[in-house]
Amino acid sequence: MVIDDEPPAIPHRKLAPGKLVIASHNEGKVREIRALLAPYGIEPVSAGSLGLPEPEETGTSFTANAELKARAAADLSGFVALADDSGLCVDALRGDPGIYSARWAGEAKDFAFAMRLVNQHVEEAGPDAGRDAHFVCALSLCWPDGHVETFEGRVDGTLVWPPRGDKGFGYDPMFQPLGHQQTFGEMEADAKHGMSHRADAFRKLVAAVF
Ligand SMILES: O=P(O)(O)OP(=O)(O)OP(=O)(O)OC[C@H]1O[C@@H](n2cnc3c(O)ncnc32)[C@H](O)[C@@H]1O
Ligand SMILES: [Mg+2]
Repeated sequence: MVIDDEPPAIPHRKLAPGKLVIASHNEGKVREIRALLAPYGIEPVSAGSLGLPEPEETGTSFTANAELKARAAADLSGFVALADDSGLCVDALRGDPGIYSARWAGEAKDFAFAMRLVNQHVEEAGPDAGRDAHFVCALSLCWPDGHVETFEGRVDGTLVWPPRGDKGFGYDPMFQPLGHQQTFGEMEADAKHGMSHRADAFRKLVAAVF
């Protein structure tokens, strides 16, 4: 008898065509997620257009926050929901702003201010601390029955100062991905989608559920 030590594979839930709620209130993210979903024949609707509230992000990890946002939107809408929790992690700041990336921009969502704050802290950390950083993105899909699947992506890069470019959103103008001369703020959307943390997570999601 052959004994198979491999645990049985857990069958992944396949995503059927139909409505899907993008559980984000960030216009920039919603735009990028729509573009990533475009080839797959599903109808994305945003949480904002359904009037869904923004849940409080009480998790202590990207995954926990993505799952909490997806769960809230699936519960309230009755559709499959896709949430994104993401952020900029700076080595010199031991991973900050990380899951607090949105909060560093304050109530006014002022990312010019948030970028200055990040740069100021990096300069205070001194030249030896370096300017390495990465973006992380956790994408969670939640079905109305509560089943959740989460996928994490990452892109490594360097922080530049002053910020460059007015494309993208958030911290894009100060983030230059490794091996490239342009910041995410200077790149066309398609170029960012070829290498971003969000695209990396999305590739894993596609492999599992499409
Ligand atoms: O929670 P939702 O409603 O999705 O929207 P949010 O803006 O609050 O999103 P997060 O809680 O995930 O916070 C992540 C922040 O990190 C920043 N961020 C994430 N992905 C980014 C990207 O691709 N480019 C630039 N900044 C990004 C951006 O400023 C976000 O506000
Ligand atoms: Mg948020």
